[in-house]
Amino acid sequence: MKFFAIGVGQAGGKILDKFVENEKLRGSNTLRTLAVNTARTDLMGLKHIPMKDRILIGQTTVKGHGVGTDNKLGAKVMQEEVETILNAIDERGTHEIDAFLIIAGLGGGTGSGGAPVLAKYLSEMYSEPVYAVGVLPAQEEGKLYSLNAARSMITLLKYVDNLILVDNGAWKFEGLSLRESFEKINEEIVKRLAVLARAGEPVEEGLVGEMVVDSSEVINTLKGGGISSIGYATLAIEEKKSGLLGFLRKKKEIVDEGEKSMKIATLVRKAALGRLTIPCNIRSAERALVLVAGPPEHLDRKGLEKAKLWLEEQIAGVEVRAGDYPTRRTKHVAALVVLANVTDVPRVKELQRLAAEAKEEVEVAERERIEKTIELFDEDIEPLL
Ligand SMILES: Nc1nc2c(ncn2[C@@H]2O[C@H](COP(=O)(O)OP(=O)(O)OP(=O)(O)O)[C@@H](O)[C@H]2O)c(=O)[nH]1
Repeated sequence: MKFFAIGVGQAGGKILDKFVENEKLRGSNTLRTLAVNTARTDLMGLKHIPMKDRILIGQTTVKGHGVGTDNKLGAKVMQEEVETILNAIDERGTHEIDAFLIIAGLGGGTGSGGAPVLAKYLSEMYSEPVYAVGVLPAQEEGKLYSLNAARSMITLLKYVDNLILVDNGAWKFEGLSLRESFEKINEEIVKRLAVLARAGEPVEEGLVGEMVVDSSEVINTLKGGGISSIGYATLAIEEKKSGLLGFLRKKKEIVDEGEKSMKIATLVRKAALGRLTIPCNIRSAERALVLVAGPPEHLDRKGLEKAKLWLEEQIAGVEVRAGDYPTRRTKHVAALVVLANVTDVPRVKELQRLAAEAKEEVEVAERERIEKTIELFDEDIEPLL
């Protein structure tokens, strides 16, 4: 799956930077990238995205200092300079890409306001699907972040083919503050995106995928313009022993074929029922996609088929696609489960409620401020001008 990935704002840029690092380590160079921001320092802080792929917007308005959590300003700046970004995309070429992937934090200003504007233009101009990875603010970040995220989400859903959500609140690591958790959360997001990017990618020389998932199957899973959540689980692989112990283990492995298939099925189940990028009711998913990646001798077709049947029973719809990706560049077997177009997502509902409250409070405060300022100057004095 060849993505043209665009990170907007600080969170978007940092997640994309990690994604680029990860792909480099894998020796893959299929990812095309752009980091877009209104804050110069955020762009300078990136380590892996090439300098030529970093675009500073809004220089005349905010002078490289960011939009200060004002997502209406973020949207305005993007609207004014979207041509620059579209030209940059055009220069890099889109003929080989399978989809656009916009990554942004939805609680701030630049990403929250800019991502929907960019999604609108990309969806109008290109036939490739446009996906967004939207990071939701944690509750502790306050009502302004909730209002921003709610507004951004509702706008994004008008234009994207799918919105993959990640809830910072659900992912805060124990013993760490939210800020301290960012690095780890970003790693978790990238692990999932990296497996998704393997779909349809040619396998390493000498390896054959038993059940290949093509990029068109990812596209068919994600179509429809809904919200998706991703589950992920890994299993560490025991090192191979040589000598007599190795021989005995090899014999045991042959007997344990059934166990292998059970392991894969259990791993997929763990991914679907464990921590999702955004907690949701699995039974409300319209479709699902399972991807298992790992060394070929640890992959198992029967296990995958078993997992697929199980998942069909769990979700609301009947479409479950499943496949594997053999690779020797890992000491783990990883299972990815994409729950597509989920409709029972409590955090999204809660964000709407908090946003409505915040909107009401802002309006009341503004009315009171106007009335009280008028009262403050109610003596009959003429202004100078
Ligand atoms: N997961 C994750 N979330 C982040 C990270 N950095 C910021 N956030 C979240 O993203 C939201 C703020 O968005 P930012 O990306 O920092 O803001 P921005 O889009 O650059 O907009 P401005 O700073 O207002 O110009 C908050 O909800 C943060 O919790 C990160 O590295 N990882």
